[in-house]
Amino acid sequence: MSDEQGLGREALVQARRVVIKIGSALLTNDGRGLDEAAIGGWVDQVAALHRRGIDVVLVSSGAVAAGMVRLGWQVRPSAVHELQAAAAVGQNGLTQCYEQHFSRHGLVTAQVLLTHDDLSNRKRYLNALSALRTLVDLRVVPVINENDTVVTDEIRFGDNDTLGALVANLLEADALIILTDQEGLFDADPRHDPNARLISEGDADDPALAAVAGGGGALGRGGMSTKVRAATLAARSGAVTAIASGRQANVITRLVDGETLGTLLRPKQAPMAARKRWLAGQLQVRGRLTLDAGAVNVLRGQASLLPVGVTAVSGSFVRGDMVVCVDERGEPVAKGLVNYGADDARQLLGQPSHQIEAILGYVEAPELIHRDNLVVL
Ligand SMILES: Nc1ncnc2c1ncn2[C@@H]1O[C@H](COP(=O)(O)OP(=O)(O)O)[C@@H](O)[C@H]1O
Ligand SMILES: N[C@@H](CCC(=O)OP(=O)(O)O)C(=O)O
Repeated sequence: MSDEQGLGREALVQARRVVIKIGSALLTNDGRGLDEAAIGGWVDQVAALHRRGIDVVLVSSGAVAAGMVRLGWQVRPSAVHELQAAAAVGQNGLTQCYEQHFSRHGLVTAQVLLTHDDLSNRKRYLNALSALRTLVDLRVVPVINENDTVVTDEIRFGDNDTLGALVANLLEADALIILTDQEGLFDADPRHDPNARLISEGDADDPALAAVAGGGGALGRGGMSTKVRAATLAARSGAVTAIASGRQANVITRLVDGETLGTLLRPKQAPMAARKRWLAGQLQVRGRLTLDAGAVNVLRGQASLLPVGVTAVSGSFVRGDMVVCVDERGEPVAKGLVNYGADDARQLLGQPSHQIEAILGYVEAPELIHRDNLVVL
């Protein structure tokens, strides 16, 4: 497949890493507490994917809605401090519920609460990335939600669709599956228009789709408009997005088996090209590493950059910043997110990785730039 061709449903079949977002409208059965039986059903499907060797990361809403029920509140509050309180109460039940169901399959879960800042601040971005990557490598199922208790208005994601897309970018997932209370994206809001028709497939950044996507119900908030926007964001790193009803039997396993269900929103570019462009376009370059000839060759062979191959460091950068790697003549070779700040990197010049702890007193990672965070130019 060429870089410019869109990816269709086969992208779901081939997916090795999937982010699944489950919305409030669905999880809470229209406000009647957490729908634990339904959660059990999705967990069974996630476990089935896991057994096939697919990495699954869940983004689950429901904390505010579950907390409202526990607190006896009928109406979703608008005051941030009340939303925070409800989320703190509800997140407990949500975590317990997932943990219980996953343990039936012998699977371990991890609760990960993120804020927008965690993904926009470079250092925290890299921290979130390495923690999540480690969890996934350990075959743990991360269950992510927004950290509602500490966020304030201006740093809220505002909806978990966006969070799902940012996590798909972060982990370079192949697919984002958004489960909601409708069969997919319709050409008008089916709650208000009985003649609305399901859109089976489209391009993630087609403005016509954004135009038909409306707002959400009382429990969820983003509606279809944030789902279509999430698909656009996910497409930046090459992920395909499926929007489908979580109430359809075996919806997750059927989607990854390639069945035509829900709405599929394709990225324009094949994943590798999109991911590289996304990473390269992310940030301003904050520093420069000069590599010896051996390190240049290793990088071109898609390996990580170790301190031993670096001969000079310039600029002032912190862990998580983008740096450019140049060869001995100063020609750019690669760009990547660096694991150590400039001062530490200077101390590590030419050193073997097993010396890092003796030199710095700690080890963040054995490599200066991990190959997953590296784009060869
Ligand atoms: N074009 C559309 N197609 C389908 N649903 C739509 C559309 N426009 C708006 N909606 C609304 O979006 C809602 C789903 O979004 P939301 O309530 O935020 O759920 P969730 O909690 O799953 O994110 C649907 O119930 C529907 O009323
Ligand atoms: N973090 C919030 C989720 C916000 C929300 O409702 O999102 P969504 O399900 O996308 O409409 C919660 O757990 O209640």
